[in-house]
Amino acid sequence: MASSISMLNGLTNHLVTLLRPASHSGLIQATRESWKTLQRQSESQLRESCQRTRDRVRRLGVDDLTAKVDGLALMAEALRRVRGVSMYDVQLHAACVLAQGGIAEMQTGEGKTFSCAPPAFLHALLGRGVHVATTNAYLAERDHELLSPVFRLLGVNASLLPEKAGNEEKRKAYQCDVTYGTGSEFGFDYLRDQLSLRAQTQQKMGQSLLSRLKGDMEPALMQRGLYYSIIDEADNVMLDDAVSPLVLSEAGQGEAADRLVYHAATDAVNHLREGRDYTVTGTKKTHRLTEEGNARVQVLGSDLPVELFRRTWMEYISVALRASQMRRDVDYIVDGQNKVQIVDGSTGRIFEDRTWRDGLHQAVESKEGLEISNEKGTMAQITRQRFGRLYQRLAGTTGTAQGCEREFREVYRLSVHTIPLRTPSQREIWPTRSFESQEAKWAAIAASVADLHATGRPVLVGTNSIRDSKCLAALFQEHGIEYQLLNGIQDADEASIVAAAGRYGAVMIATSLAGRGTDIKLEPEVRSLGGLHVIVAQCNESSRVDRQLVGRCGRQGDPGTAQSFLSAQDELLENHAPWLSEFIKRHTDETGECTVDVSAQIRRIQRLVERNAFARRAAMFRRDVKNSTAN
Ligand SMILES: Nc1ncnc2c1ncn2[C@@H]1O[C@H](COP(=O)(O)OP(=O)(O)OP(=O)(O)O)[C@@H](O)[C@H]1O
Repeated sequence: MASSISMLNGLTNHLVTLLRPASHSGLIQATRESWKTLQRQSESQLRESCQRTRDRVRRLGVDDLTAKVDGLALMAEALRRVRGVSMYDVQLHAACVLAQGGIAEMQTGEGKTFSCAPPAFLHALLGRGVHVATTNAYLAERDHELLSPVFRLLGVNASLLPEKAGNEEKRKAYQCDVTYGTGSEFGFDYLRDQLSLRAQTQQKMGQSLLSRLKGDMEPALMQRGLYYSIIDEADNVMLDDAVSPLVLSEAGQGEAADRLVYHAATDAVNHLREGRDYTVTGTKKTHRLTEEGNARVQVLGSDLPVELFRRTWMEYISVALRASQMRRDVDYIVDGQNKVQIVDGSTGRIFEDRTWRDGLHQAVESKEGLEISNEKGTMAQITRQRFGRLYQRLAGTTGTAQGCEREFREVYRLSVHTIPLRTPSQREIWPTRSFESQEAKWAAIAASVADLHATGRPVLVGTNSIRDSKCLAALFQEHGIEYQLLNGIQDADEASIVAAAGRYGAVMIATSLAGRGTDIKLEPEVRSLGGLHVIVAQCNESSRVDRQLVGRCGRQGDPGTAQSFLSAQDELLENHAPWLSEFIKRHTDETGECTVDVSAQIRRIQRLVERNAFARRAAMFRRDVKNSTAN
């Protein structure tokens, strides 16, 4: 037994010297050789190899080449034994990039989930805790369930970070070698720990000293520090979500004392007319009251008891105007308990427990005729960019990093490495179809789904709002097409709906919920029919959202097709390119379909919008860094 282990070490050392695996290809080759040796080992020999690698990592660090090669190979072998998968070279390549801290861009469906495991294992050997973050709780739970038995074989424990749990339960999760969770939750727990620390330092020195002398423990923090994090769906977690900071609010109980003022402001805004009383400008839809509008709202607010006001009357008017533009079932929903819940624009998920700030949430409640909740106060906040940079080593993977290289480099100090495709893709992209109106577009989508459905091919239709998903669902019902709906407001189990989406004859309508990270498995007979067909029911502001949705088909060399549908009334065009809307309307046939291919223009508009979004995120990050150094 001992000879096999020392043989492993001897061989790896030799290979490391021979191959000088500074390059990824050298490292992949050395990992493969080490892995071959491990395949001959018994379970107890494997455990001994683990112990040797652990010792080496603790002595020489994770960047020692022999430790790295053996660490990655051990996980590859555990995956083979527990999950029956043999890691491909492209996955080992991604694992090498992640191990040294970088962004591995690996096409959708190429197997990023398994690629994250070897670098997580290698860093876990140091005993300082590894965080594997992803975009939502469903994916975190799925990955934890899939990989924790694999880690266990190698003597490493993995946990799932519970979202609605007490500090003790969370602390236990962080005590494990590897912790799976959502990117946001890791950040919120960091803020919670910062609050505990702040409270601790605010205690009078004498009091603290006395407590220590008495042997009282200081309040324990949940996290063990921020050592190494691998972020799956990195562009979503690190870029899209980074448009808003992580904010920890104190709970506001009961009804707001200034509810009458909110109601009055909603009433006042209902009396205003766009153009006469206010104008709406820019893509961010900023409202500006005209002189006439200003005079009108001043009169409407003059009778209110001044002691009720928490802010000026004009500020109440301003949030009421913004609330009037927010869309139910797009920007928010009203749930079964008559609560306003925010919808995450980029994933279609419902943000439970989150509220808009500065009175906007209350203004939306007033607009919907609901009870006005008490405003929550901000206790701590941090931008996701600054939080990410607090990790000693950060790595990420995604299928859609292209176009974001500069942001990853400048904000997170990470370079993007493109991993080649394992086998040529069989995915076919059909020409984009554009229409003069939403109605014409919906009708064409329904007709296309009906045709494909008749052949038995499964179809996934991705919309970008709950409202659109409901609208399509109603249309499918009219056409007698059986469908599954996945839009975040139904109670059905997400995993089982997704699992059924690749079956013969399945039709699924989903918001961006199913557009990222979800693995749709095909039934064998579906392959010969051409695989899954994906319909992108509008062009999103970010082309990455479209690409992720398209990436649900044609995975792992499977056949698959995808097609985008857009209308002159889509938000992207109305907000950013009204000239293109007009162009489409002028070039339609009798069915309302545009006869000119506008996909190149769409791509250009998306690039422009993405550049503007980057500029906004960069400005927010700079402000946060400035404030944090000033404090
Ligand atoms: N080495 C392998 N051998 C066999 N099957 C594999 C291997 N690696 C991954 N797979 C399978 O390929 C499919 C896609 O994997 P996975 O969901 O990890 O891809 P992904 O790159 O994360 O996709 P996305 O970009 O959509 O998140 C899964 O069904 C997975 O089980």
